[in-house]
Amino acid sequence: MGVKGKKTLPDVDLLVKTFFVRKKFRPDPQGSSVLMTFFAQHFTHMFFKTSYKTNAGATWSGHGVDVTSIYGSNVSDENLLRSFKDGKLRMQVLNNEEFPLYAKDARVYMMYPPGIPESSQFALGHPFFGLLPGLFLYQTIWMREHNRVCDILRGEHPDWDDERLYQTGKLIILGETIKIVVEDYVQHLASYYVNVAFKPEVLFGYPFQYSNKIVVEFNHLYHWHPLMPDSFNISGQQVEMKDYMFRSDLVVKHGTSAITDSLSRQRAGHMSHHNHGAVTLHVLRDTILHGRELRLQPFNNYRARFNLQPYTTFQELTGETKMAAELERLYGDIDAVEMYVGMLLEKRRKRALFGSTIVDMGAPFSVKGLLANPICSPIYWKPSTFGGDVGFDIVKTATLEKLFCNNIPGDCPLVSFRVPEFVEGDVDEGNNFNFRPPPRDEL
Ligand code: HEM
Repeated sequence: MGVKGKKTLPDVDLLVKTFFVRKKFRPDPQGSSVLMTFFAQHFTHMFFKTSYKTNAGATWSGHGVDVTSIYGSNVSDENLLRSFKDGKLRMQVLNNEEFPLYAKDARVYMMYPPGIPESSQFALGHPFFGLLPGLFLYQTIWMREHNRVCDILRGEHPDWDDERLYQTGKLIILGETIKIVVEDYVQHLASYYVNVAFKPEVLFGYPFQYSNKIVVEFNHLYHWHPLMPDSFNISGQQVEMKDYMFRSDLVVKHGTSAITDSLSRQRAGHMSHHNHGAVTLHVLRDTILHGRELRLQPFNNYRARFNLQPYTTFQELTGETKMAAELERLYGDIDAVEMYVGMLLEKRRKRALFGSTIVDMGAPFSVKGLLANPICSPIYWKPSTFGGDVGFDIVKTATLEKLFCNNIPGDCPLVSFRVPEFVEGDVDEGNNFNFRPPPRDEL
């Protein structure tokens, strides 16, 4: 910065207004569902934890996949969520289903704005997770899974005490998380024709550091707020964002089955320009400003650092001419475009949710973070870590669908990171992002 382009960076509000405000919802051309969106948010908030009050570069993260988003980020919070019986977490029955406790009954630190009724305030693993019912859904399902696993472990080891059951159950949940992230979530994001497999053994015998760091660039590139729609489908009824926020009680009222099914059938937004809904515009603005405060390198420098060809023209970056001309007017030089701005304006890579920079910068951070977890190391990747073959098998066979189906009463709903009606190319990206009519033989 300061070497190429204009002497001052573009006004942030002008950038937001020109390139990012959503005028019309632009659906994800890869058919991602909102169940996937909430998975992304729930999973990544266990390690993206900026201490905004300290500064935009400070973090309270443990720098890896540590399931703190489920159990709480310190022993004191964990203890408040534990029952101290049979290794299980404390749950309550509401509307014939098990849910986390109300915040008033397990006083972990939660961030609820004033005026939220007690019946919508729950005690969750992350202070922010009361924000959206989709996050509450994941928290509920994972807590039920922990307790289900503890029952299995107790059957295998009747002599084990609460502490041993709890800690082993937690390790199994950690293993299941990584398995599901690799084989369901990364598989979905990558859209590879081949199946991605979670096999820690492939690294055994090679020098590899089983430790991880979450860098701030990874955090910024994961600001995927355009994935969020403006309203949410609940069994066919649309609930506006403003009536959905801080409404965990909607999951209790409609039930985990109906909410899971509805989120699986609703299309997420395209992670791109002109697609930030009203409630996340301020986050976008902050992200750009934080990038400046931290003096992040320009977009093209990151491309070079990650062995990608830097763009030579604005048109090459955006794949069109209108925004390219605007960008050129504001930045003056392609090498001056900021990292996050460039990522959102970059043309989409074929069969991908994003442009190539998010994919090629994000993938190595993700793979390292997942495989460098201590449970993947030769010392821990064995049955005894997970309470024997039965526990190890739960980890090795975990899937997103099983996670939900094993923990939702009655028939299993649709559990999918992709909406069922998706067909390749069903969004007309060249024409205002309208859905294309189905091919004639399907009419
Ligand atoms: C309507 C939905 C959402 C709202 C209202 C929301 C709101 C926020 C807010 C208020 C912050 C703190 C930013 C700041 O203070 O500057 C934040 C941070 C963040 N959000 Fe979202 N968010 C939403 C959805 C998502 C989704 C779907 C993702 C995808 C993964 C995501 C990823 C992130 C990340 C990575 C951070 C940084 C967290 C940290 O470092 O502490 N958000 N979001």
